[in-house]
Amino acid sequence: MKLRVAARGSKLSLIQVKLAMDWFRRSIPDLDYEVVIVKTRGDIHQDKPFHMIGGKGVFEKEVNLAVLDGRADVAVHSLKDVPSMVDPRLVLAGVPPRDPPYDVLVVRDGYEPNLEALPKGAVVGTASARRRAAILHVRPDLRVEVLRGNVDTRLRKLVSGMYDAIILAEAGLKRLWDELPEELRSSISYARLDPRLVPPAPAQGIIGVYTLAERKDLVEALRKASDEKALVEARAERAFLSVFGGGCHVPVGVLARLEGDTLGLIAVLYSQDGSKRVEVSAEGDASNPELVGIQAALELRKRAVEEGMIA
Ligand SMILES: NCc1[nH]cc(CCC(=O)O)c1CC(=O)O
Repeated sequence: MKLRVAARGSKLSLIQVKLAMDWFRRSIPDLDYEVVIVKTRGDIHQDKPFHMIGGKGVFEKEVNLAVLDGRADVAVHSLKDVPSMVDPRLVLAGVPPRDPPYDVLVVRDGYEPNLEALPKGAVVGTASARRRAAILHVRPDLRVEVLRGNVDTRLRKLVSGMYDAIILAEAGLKRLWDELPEELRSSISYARLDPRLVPPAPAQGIIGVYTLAERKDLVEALRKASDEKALVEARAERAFLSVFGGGCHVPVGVLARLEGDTLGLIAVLYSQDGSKRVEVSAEGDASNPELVGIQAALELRKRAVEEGMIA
């Protein structure tokens, strides 16, 4: 079986294609592939704010289009960048095992990768409302400044001194690590952030492979070859996202963990400035992950209204 795989041309995206295809090849031995690079408007206008190029999800829509119009058989995404609603002709068919779902604090030489230890007024780069509110919650004195671009671009901006620290997904950093120049690697250090303090974005660390629902054989082959745990966690977190709402300007995060047959989930919402925080948790059966995500979303809405955080 030869698949045409649509993906963005960024280094991280191409590494993710290889990771996903190497995984699926373990149970689909005759799997072969070629990459169809989709140059999205988001990649071309890297320094423009999201809303000027069509909002969050702009990258993913254009990559999915390649599948919809027959240029490719599947699309490979960082699942956390895929909006909760995708074209109904597409399905999430394949999911390799999840990489660490956590965020990390990355610092340049001379700093300790520890939120508490950053000097007063240190400059922290992130473009995410979730990450911004979470760190302001514990360190309201920090100066959070906008940081965009691919992961390697962000690291370069850190090392150049524009920021003292930045926040990234551990999964992206880990996948890219071996490709980074040694001088970049040796001038940074990083440490994991507590997910109850900085809750991950829905499906962070998970790679998602989408295809046309009507291609039953392909859907079934990818489903069978998928990592069950990652798929269950993805379904719970994405159900949470679709009910609670999200997007890059809502300071909310969620993390589901499947242990045995028990699916546990926590979700955290911050006010924009980080001064208020509400947390809910839910637990349920792995056989119905959506239920756990939806329950948590409804509960978090209720709590947020009680706290005067949303109307
Ligand atoms: N928003 C960009 C993005 N999309 C996916 C990842 C990392 C890989 C992943 O979480 O699966 C990143 C980088 C980051 O947020 O630091």
